[in-house]
Amino acid sequence: HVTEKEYSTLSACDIPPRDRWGASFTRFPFLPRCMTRDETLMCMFDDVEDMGFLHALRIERNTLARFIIMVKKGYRDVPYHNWYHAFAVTHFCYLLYKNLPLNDYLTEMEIFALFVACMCHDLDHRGTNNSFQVQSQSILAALYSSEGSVMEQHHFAQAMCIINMQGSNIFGNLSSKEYQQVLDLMRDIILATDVSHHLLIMPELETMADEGYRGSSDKHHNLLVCLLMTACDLSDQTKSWTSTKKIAEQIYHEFFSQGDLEKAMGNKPVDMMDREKAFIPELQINFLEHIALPCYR
Ligand SMILES: Cc1nc2ccc(C(=O)NCC(C)C)cc2n2c(-c3cc(OC(C)(C)C)ccc3Cl)nnc12
Ligand SMILES: [Mg+2]
Ligand SMILES: [Zn+2]
Repeated sequence: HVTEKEYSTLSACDIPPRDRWGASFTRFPFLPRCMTRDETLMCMFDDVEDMGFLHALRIERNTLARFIIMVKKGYRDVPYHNWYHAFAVTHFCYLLYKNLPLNDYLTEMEIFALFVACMCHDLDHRGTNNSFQVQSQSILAALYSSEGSVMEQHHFAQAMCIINMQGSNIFGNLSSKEYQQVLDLMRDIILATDVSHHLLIMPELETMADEGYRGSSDKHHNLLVCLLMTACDLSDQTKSWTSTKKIAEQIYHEFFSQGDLEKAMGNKPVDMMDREKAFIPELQINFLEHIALPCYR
């Protein structure tokens, strides 16, 4: 639940968003991770307001406030996949909206679903990946391993829990058709954050990039929102070197902790998760070369 104190800090301020954070706030070099935890809540609120979603989707301010606070509570204190990751990813989505003509390519509903999916896409992450769920026979694997994308199905389920909570359903004033549409979009987008899904669609993304985007194609709309989701998920790699390096350290802190757990369970971790074997510079060059750069290119 949301305490009155939490909620009042969020909806009290009445400075117009543009003036609160300064001009750099809407530019790609902006570092969302330099904000305090309280500021992230207000910033997230301002992003939604500035994109005009409060009016367009008839969202009541206090419903949005409670939704943002519940989403923040839904993240665990793990080295990388914590609230600050969700915040940084979501702010980059706002930057895409402010700096690119997204409306020329996507519907209002797709852009909003992408933004909310960014907020929720790693909810309740435990700092371990899908293969660890199956290996360790976790509860989540028991629930979801038959369909694959174990963690991503859980992130989506957690988002639905928050949406179905009294007072935080930001989709509450949508028509039943729009409601179903936005939930379907969120599910597709959150499931698309599984690395193996991204690897699967990379050839199709390249073909779409070569042939040119067709706004009349539902497939192209789907591919584009998945690509933009990945661009947001990896956006720490687009910032200053100091910030980028610090985030890579957080990621390997998580990876190596998983590797330690796997060794303790008598299983051999992959090199990237084995602190005895991983050579981070080489791993990072490979990741940037084969995943991050193609995405932004
Ligand atoms: C700086 C940085 N290095 C990384 C190095 C390796 C890997 C990794 O998973 N390698 C194994 C694969 C290729 C079989 C991920 C890395 N990574 C991510 C990330 C991205 C994710 O999914 C999308 C966005 C769809 C790619 C999911 C989880 C994570 Cl942690 N975010 N930043 C990073
Ligand atoms: Mg994820
Ligand atoms: Zn993520």
